Amino acid sequence: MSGHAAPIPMTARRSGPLTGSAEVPGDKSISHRALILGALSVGQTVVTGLLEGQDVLDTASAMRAFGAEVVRHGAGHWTVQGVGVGGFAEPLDIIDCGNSGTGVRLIMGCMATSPITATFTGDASLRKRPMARVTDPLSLFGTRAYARSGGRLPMTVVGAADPVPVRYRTPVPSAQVKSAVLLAGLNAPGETVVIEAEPTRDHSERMLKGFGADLHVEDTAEGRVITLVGQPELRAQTVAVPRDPSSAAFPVCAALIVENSDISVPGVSQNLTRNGLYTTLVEMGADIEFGNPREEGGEPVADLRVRFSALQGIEVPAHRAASMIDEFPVLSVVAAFAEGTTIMRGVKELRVKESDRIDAMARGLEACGVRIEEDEDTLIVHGMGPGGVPGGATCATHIDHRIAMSFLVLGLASQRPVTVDDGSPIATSFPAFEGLMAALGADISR
Ligand SMILES: O=C(O)C1=C[C@@H](OP(=O)(O)O)[C@@H](O)[C@H](O)C1
Ligand SMILES: C=C(OP(=O)(O)O)C(=O)O
Repeated sequence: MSGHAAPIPMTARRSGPLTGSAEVPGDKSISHRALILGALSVGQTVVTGLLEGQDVLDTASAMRAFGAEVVRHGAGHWTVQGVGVGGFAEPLDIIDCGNSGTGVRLIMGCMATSPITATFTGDASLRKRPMARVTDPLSLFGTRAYARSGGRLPMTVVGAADPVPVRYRTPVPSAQVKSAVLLAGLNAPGETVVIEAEPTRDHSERMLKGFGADLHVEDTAEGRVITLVGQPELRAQTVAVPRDPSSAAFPVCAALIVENSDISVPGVSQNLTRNGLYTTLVEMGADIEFGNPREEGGEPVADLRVRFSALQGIEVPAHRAASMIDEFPVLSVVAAFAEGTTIMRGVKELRVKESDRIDAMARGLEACGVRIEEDEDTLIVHGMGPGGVPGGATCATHIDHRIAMSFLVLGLASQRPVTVDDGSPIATSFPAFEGLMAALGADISR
């Protein structure tokens, strides 16, 4: 939803150790895709563990607007009666994707090769984000887009009546761009090919295969080559959504920096295209056990046990950035409590998320007494050691859930409390955040 409710300031304070079990919600990326692929399938898809954050609820509303029957039966339990590839109806009203880049970009992709027109908008954050990265490749299929200047929302997309398949090399490492092209390719005859220099999250590929698409992936000298044969009949599936490693990052990082903490976080996805934060934390000296590795919902998962740890700053290589792109804000908080310097390279995509996350983290960390350095593509945090961060500031969150949660995690371990000016965006990805953190013993108040 694009209307932004009244801001909700929130304050985090030091408390005793964090203990207990943190059952984080379903994966946001997989939840969007379960609804979208369900809508593009023939038959009834059943989803369990769906993330009921606002981003995903907005995608559910959009799928209804395109003609799918999307029904909630209970917590996380949803069904989608699909219309099949090429079966989308023209929406009668504007599609409002709220705060969600994933929602709007994937939905543009899946309507782009149908002979229908749709107008998209979003909240003040989404209306600032670049959409040409998606509409440029979609134009190769024959799709037309009429945007506000700078390729911003609101935007009207006119689907190609007679689409041609596309071969496209993504110019930025982005699973959203890759996925938009693959979803558009579903309704184009022949082979659509996407080449990505650096692999990004692969949920679309895994799930498209699971729904019966003819798709194969090859790692070559020019990068990862994904080939999809258009106009399949996708078949409805049962999707058990695994828990979100990006949401798990908040209790995990809090436990690492709040003295004497010891928590467990069960069933967290360990997909290699998503687990860069966990690799990085272990390299920093984090005490994390990865127990009971298994497969759930087509994804590798493990039960995590996380204890307060003495951490060392490290250099995070640029090639790892895509596998932890949403976790850099909270990593920069953890880095402030490490000994020594943490250098995060290859992070310029953070500048076009819900906010400019390099700038938002840099300004807030400075306000909390942490020394940082930044350039266009790099963030450097000078660690102050366990207990060494002064805090005592109010940090601006810029309608960005991850910035809000990151500074609240910081306030749980800093010398003085930390306030965020607006915690309401947390509901886009992690509505249970406050309750879950309180159950671990965290002191976060409104
Ligand atoms: O495809 C997805 O589900 C996502 C891809 C990433 O964005 P980019 O593709 O823009 O990097 C990520 O930041 C976002 O939270 C979810
Ligand atoms: C970048 C994010 O999401 P989106 O691009 O879907 O808005 C995020 O959840 O951190």
